[in-house]
Amino acid sequence: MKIAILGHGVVGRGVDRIVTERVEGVEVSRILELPDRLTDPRMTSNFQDIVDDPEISLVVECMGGIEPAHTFIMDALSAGKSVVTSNKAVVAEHFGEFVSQANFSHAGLYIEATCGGGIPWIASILKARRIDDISSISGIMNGTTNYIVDAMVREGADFDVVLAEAQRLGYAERDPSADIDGIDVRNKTIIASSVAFDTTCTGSIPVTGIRTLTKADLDLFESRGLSVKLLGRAVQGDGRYAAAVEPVAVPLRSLEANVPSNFNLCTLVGTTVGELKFYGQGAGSLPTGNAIVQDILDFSEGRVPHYDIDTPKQYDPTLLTSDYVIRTSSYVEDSEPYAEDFEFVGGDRAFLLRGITAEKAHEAFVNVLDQDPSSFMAAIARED
Ligand SMILES: NC(=O)C1=CN([C@@H]2O[C@H](COP(=O)(O)OP(=O)(O)OC[C@H]3O[C@@H](n4cnc5c(N)ncnc54)[C@H](OP(=O)(O)O)[C@@H]3O)[C@@H](O)[C@H]2O)C=CC1
Ligand SMILES: N[C@@H](CC=O)C(=O)O
Repeated sequence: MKIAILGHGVVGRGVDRIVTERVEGVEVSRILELPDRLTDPRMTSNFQDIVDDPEISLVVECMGGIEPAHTFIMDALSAGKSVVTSNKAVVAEHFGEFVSQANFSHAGLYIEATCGGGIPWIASILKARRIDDISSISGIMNGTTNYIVDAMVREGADFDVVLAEAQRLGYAERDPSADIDGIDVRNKTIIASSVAFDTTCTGSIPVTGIRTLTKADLDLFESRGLSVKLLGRAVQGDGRYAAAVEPVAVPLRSLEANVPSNFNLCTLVGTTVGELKFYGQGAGSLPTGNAIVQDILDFSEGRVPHYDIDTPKQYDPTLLTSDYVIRTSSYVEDSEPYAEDFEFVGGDRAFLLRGITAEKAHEAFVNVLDQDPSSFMAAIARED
């Protein structure tokens, strides 16, 4: 079987290596790269060479970005070629369009590598859905930010230094603000919850990242038995759903608090299975390459994933409420003190907002950031 890879970067090279070294019967016959990067005889900078090649039945997109990835995926599907992609940004924005075109063309759309790196997270959601309704999905779904927080907690490392290391290791997005501002987790949360809830989830959800997290914030939460993790969360019930991405203060003894390095931990709750957790490397060349090669093998064995994402469901932010802590030098309306005994450098104080939606918390935090751009906010996880 001949396949093409679009983009020979961190992920594309991982796929090429795994296929070449470990998979018989699959050949990477063409690679799309930019004109100044044609370093291998299989490479072309003309996508038409790939889409017009009748021997290529599967296109693996790992260029990233929205365009031209969106156009290339649509063109490949329209030409009856199946597509595997690791590009969560383009899938989060165009999931419904890709699914319709894939169904129309009798082609397969494979998206395992868009969420959770090497973890079979989408496959597990699809499997759980065969029996159960899924009431929630949540988790640590970004390797870069987990790597940063883990190094800050364990070594007191400086945010910018660890971010640079995550970039060097190939974990971070091309623009790492997508990681630290929560956009990457938003994309993964939209994709995973759309698959879990049988609907096309909206992209307009509250998103707060960890850009302003400091060691003092981590120390404050640790003194109260908590650690901070960037979580994507989505819940549904009675034809409605809500989702949010935000730093969450989780109990130190929880599994989430103990996830190290670039690892992810994804959780679903199903009607009969209850809580299920999936753990593994969430970023990196070979773990992500592995997820893509699993998709390639599914395609070669005739397994085509089926996504039901057409059920109309209403977005209802009241389904997702928490207590929130905001650390700032500014004033937070309708709040109470959280940590009068804790001394922050620069006279910051920590305020508690009780039982509000993620949407309201995000609104309050945006106002606070206007006054003090170094402010930080985290939800406090409910103890089960
Ligand atoms: N890195 C990771 O751990 C993971 C990444 N992903 C996703 O996988 C995708 C790829 O990520 P990653 O490999 O890290 O990114 P890289 O930037 O390392 O690789 C992208 C490659 O695609 C090439 N490229 C970009 N645009 C074009 C184009 N128009 N035509 C031809 N080639 C192009 C780039 O060339 P050039 O460098 O010259 O611009 C580069 O070689 C992204 O969507 C990312 O979100 C998903 C899971 C994990
Ligand atoms: N930048 C992403 C890459 C994988 O999706 C991450 O750090 O998780």
